[in-house]
Amino acid sequence: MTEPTTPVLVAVDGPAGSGKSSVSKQVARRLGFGYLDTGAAYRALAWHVLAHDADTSDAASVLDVLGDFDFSISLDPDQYWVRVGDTDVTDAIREPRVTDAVSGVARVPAVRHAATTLFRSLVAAADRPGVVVEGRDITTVVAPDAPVRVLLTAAPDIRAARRSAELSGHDAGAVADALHRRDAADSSVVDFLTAAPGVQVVDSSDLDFTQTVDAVLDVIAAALPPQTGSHDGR
Ligand SMILES: Nc1ncnc2c1ncn2[C@@H]1O[C@H](COP(=O)(O)OP(=O)(O)OP(=O)(O)O)[C@@H](O)[C@H]1O
Ligand SMILES: Nc1ccn([C@@H]2O[C@H](COP(=O)(O)O)[C@@H](O)[C@H]2O)c(=O)n1
Repeated sequence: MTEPTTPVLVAVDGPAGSGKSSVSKQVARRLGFGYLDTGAAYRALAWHVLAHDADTSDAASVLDVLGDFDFSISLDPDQYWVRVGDTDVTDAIREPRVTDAVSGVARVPAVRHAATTLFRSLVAAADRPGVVVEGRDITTVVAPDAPVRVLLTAAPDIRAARRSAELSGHDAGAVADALHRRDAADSSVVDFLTAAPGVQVVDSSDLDFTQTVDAVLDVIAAALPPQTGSHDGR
């Protein structure tokens, strides 16, 4: 009988719109790994605080509702969902009102501590050979000892243009302002704009989506033994 092994953790950080979610999800598919969207947990908590009509910028109000925050998330990159209690919030947590509020809840130290513990336990319980975990502090706080750590970047104007292309009907300038405002708020709490020692930078400014996925897979292939995962070679 073989002992169950701890899943390999691939840590991916980066600023808003750098491609963390889309690229990490595709990398996970290609390797047969799980995919953990840590931003979804902070977004779901912001949604939960708003559902209580509480103030997301007030730490005491956030902590008041943290006690009954019943969060669950799928690690299957092909069946992605996020729930709070019985409510599916997969789409709701992407609404601008949640995006605008999320940095407020993410700056509360007790929230970050609880989130870090949750992320580590989700990875440990995953039924896959590895998990691609993406966020802002994965390479530095959640999994500083991960065998693969990547900072995924792209020039600010390119990230804003990609986000704007997703949000048809929204003013491009306002979308860019919101994205840069969120980066400024978030980077005052954790540094995801510069690579920590040992973290590999993948700059996708001049890469298309497929090239970016391949660049991350190359970093993983260089760091992990070849039998890890089921890289389909596409
Ligand atoms: N290399 C690339 N070339 C072109 N478009 C890309 C590339 N990488 C990602 N994209 C697109 O950019 C957009 C933003 O990507 P994504 O949502 O994955 O970013 P993110 O870093 O997870 O953002 P956020 O932190 O705001 O959730 C998506 O439409 C995605 O398809
Ligand atoms: N490790 C993380 C991940 C996310 N955050 C906060 O959540 C927000 C939403 O993240 P997305 O990746 O879904 O855009 C983000 O703006 C941060 O406030 C975090 O603090 N740490």
